[in-house]
Amino acid sequence: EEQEEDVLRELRLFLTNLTERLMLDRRFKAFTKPVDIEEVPDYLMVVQNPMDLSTLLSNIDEHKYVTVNEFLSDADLIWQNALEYNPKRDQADRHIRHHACTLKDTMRTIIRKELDKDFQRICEEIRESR
Ligand SMILES: Cc1noc(C)c1-c1cc(NS(=O)(=O)c2ccccc2)cc(C(=O)O)c1
Repeated sequence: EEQEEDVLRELRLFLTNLTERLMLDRRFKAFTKPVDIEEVPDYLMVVQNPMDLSTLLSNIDEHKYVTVNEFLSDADLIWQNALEYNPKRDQADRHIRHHACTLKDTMRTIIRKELDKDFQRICEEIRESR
């Protein structure tokens, strides 16, 4: 009902603000758009579920996420894919793995500090009721 739509609207605003802040961080530039398959031809042979920050924004606008955990399932793909595709000990792989780990920590820290636990519970109850 209307109250539920108010809650989900607030969740979309929080997730949009979080994602846009990550997109502005130059450490996460490589994660802002889908990996370019013309530049990285073997990418889809290694990574089954590509994800990036711009796709997260589109998913939010399409009302894909009813809970923070559903958002995190997709958002975690970004850094998990980067660790999987860039495992070598060389500087280039270490560089992108470091940014991937920073992305993971930054997302979770912002959520823990800025999202009310009771609000998250209300979103989960809406998901369970549908
Ligand atoms: C993400 C990701 N996962 O594996 C890799 C590898 C990356 C990744 C993706 C991008 N962006 S891109 O796919 O459009 C591109 C790749 C190669 C040349 C020019 C552009 C950039 C970088 C980077 O290190 O700058 C790394």
